Amino acid sequence: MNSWPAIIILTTVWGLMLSLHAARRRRRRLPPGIVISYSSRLRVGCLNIDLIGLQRPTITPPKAQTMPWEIYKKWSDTCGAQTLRHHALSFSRSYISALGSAIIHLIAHQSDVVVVNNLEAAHELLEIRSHNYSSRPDIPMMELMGRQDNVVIQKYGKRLRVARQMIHETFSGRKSSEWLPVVEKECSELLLRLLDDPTDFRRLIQRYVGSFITCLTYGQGLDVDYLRLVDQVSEHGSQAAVPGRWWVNSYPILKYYPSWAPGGEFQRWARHARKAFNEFTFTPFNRVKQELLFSPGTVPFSFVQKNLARAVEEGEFNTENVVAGTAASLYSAAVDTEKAVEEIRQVIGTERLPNMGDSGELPYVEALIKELHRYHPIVPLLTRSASEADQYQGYLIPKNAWVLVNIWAITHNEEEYDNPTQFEPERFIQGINTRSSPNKKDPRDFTFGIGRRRCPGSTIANAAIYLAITGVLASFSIKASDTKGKDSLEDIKFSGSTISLVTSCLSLPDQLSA
Ligand code: HEM
Repeated sequence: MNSWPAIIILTTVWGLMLSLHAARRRRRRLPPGIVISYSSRLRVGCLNIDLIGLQRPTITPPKAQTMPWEIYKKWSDTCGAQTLRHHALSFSRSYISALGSAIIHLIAHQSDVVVVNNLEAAHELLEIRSHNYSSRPDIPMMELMGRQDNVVIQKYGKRLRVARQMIHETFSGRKSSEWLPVVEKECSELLLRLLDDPTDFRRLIQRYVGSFITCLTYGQGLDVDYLRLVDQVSEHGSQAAVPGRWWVNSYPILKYYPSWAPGGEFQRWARHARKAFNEFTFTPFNRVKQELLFSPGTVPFSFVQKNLARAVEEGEFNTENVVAGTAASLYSAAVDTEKAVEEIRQVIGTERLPNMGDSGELPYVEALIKELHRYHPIVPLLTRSASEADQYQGYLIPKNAWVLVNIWAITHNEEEYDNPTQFEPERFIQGINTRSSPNKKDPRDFTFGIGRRRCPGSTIANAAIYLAITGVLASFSIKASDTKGKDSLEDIKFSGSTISLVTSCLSLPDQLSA
């Protein structure tokens, strides 16, 4: 049988498909990037990345673990298109369309991911075009756990605006006479507890943050049962956010998968987490509600007291669950981030604090705090989603793309901060070294976020950090452990999660001494 007609038809169809595909690519003009598929390991230049979880890359060499934000910066500016193209070619669905760029594009787990690597692009998208970049991506597991109303992960809309307004009105700098005494009191407690047992400083600092945030939210500190619940709920939150861990996050249809069917364990786990989360949200909330009903004049200041009383006064009873949900968001939003700052502070403090203590100059404290935020932003990647398809510098940002703003790349931009990998508070003090300038951008302008979703707790966070640092400096000297040798910033390890904490450091001080 003559097979030529079949071959000609096949070749024509194949050719047509290829040119259609190429035309689609050209039309889309996505930013430079690569397509990432499941279960693959990809080599890009020196990077050897485990792609099952974008957040868990490894690198060989150097020996240290490289974080995703570092890799994205490298993709954007160090590894040129040549390197990317070379490796991308061996990868069937990969492509690259232009030289290094402020924004790069990846496809991971079937989703478009656009990473924004410089301040100019971040400013343009998150501030000037904030109407399109103020939402967050869907995380179906959070919904299964009943956390869809958490302020941090909520889509942009009326409910979120009401919640942010409540936080802002309660905790703005203007209202500091209401909330500052609570933080000051908790800080004095911290110093007293540290005097009692300086060796336990890490747990005590965590307790400081947990305690002042619970007092500010519900008017009462942590009790043992609630502390246990808080630990449980935090752990569930971290588990839910592990990238690539839950199929339901990549295939939302699985939300409807029955819990009794094979593979339905995730539904049972989510149900258990939901129960703990409801208890965490409503136990303290209902207590304040009861107090307001039975003895309204005596209830101490708190976020719930203030906003619930106002809702009742104004007859807006349907805002009650916004108050409850927003209150529950404050703990997780505040504690993890603050804990990280404190941990970093302790680590860095083994090198720097004795100098500071000697000088006792407040501009140095200010510079130290700026440098802590710059050296390792606690939220290295802001997570947003594009509500509609958009164009940036001729590139398409697809609708619903995850938009990750690489804050770490911004705080490590060599043009703004010389030697960005060095910890140098002096860079923010004029005259201390030749490269310093008081005009260097304050990293807190972006480490607390950019645009409409910027952290509403930044005023409190800054006050709490400042009080704790100056309080500890004034009362203690911090020394590195003799046995562990010289301090080295290279020893510090950070976690690769959304909120990046210090995970280990060989040269952590053994203790504080009064
Ligand atoms: C050093 C401490 C802190 C840092 C570095 C920090 C940083 C951040 C960042 C980067 C975001 C995301 C912003 C964005 O997407 O643009 C955020 C959101 C948020 N933070 Fe903070 N935060 C800190 C402490 C606090 C505290 C103490 C509170 C509560 C009193 C708080 C409450 C929140 C809330 C509710 C959100 C969600 C806002 C939204 O999505 O609209 N944070 N924070």
